Amino acid sequence: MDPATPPQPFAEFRDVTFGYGTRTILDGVSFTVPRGKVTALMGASGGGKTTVLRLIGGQQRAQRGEVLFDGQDVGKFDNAALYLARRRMGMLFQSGALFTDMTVFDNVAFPLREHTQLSEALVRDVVLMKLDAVGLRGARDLMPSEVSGGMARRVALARAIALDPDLVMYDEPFAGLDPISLGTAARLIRQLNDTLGLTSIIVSHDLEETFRIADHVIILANGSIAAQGTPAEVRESTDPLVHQFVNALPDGPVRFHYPGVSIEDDFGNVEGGRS
Ligand SMILES: Nc1ncnc2c1ncn2[C@@H]1O[C@H](COP(=O)(O)OP(=O)(O)OP(=O)(O)O)[C@@H](O)[C@H]1O
Repeated sequence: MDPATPPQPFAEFRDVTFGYGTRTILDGVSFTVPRGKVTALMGASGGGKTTVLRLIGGQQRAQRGEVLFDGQDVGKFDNAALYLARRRMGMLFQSGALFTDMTVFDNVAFPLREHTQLSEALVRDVVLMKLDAVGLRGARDLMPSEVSGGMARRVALARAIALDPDLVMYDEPFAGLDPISLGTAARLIRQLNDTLGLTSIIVSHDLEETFRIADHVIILANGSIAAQGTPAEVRESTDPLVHQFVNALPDGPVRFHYPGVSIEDDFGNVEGGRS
């Protein structure tokens, strides 16, 4: 390949429209997920970030436009193609808790035993390698109830990479973690991306930590892309909505007050305004 030609994006949305029922969630959205990079998908709650992951995973299909996974339109996949594509994706959902009745080892072994014909000796080697990558080889025999929240997240991470995926999607990987565990998880996501040659997508509300490790940031708002670029480019965006978001301002295009009747209608005209 010509070194001047940027590699094909690993995933791409081309003019994608999607809604649940009559409610449009994504309205003509286009963006790229660069190959080999960490992409952060951010935006206000309910903006459709998890829906984007579900469209890439083929759990939902676009109503218009194309969702490309490694150059192929996920919307056109039959079940066999979808199965193969999903084998190339690791997913770590906030709710994707560990199986509580299995050891750490068996949790990581689970996808290998389900989806491969590997012998138990090979399963053991792969599990220990994955646990080593997240620093928990020594915790293999513990039960989930015996590990901290941060460790449990790392076990889930080892499980997400058990099948050597090309793409790992993290939905709120930092939720509920203390600052030290959060920093560890973030660095680990970055490090695994680089050492294993992955492409990573992180949905997160933790702006500082996410901007620190991301190469590419996409901000979704009101069904559209409000900004995309490097963390520095997004920080400098003059779009009022992006400005409100990256500076965590309570009021801006996204209103603090839920729409309703005016304050005068509720309380009458009070001298001196709101007080
Ligand atoms: N299966 C579904 N059926 C109907 N509506 C849904 C479904 N899943 C999600 N929604 C709605 O679609 C909107 C987008 O949801 P989504 O979970 O993608 O947003 P999000 O940006 O990930 O939100 P958050 O940051 O709060 O997790 C929300 O208003 C949600 O209530």
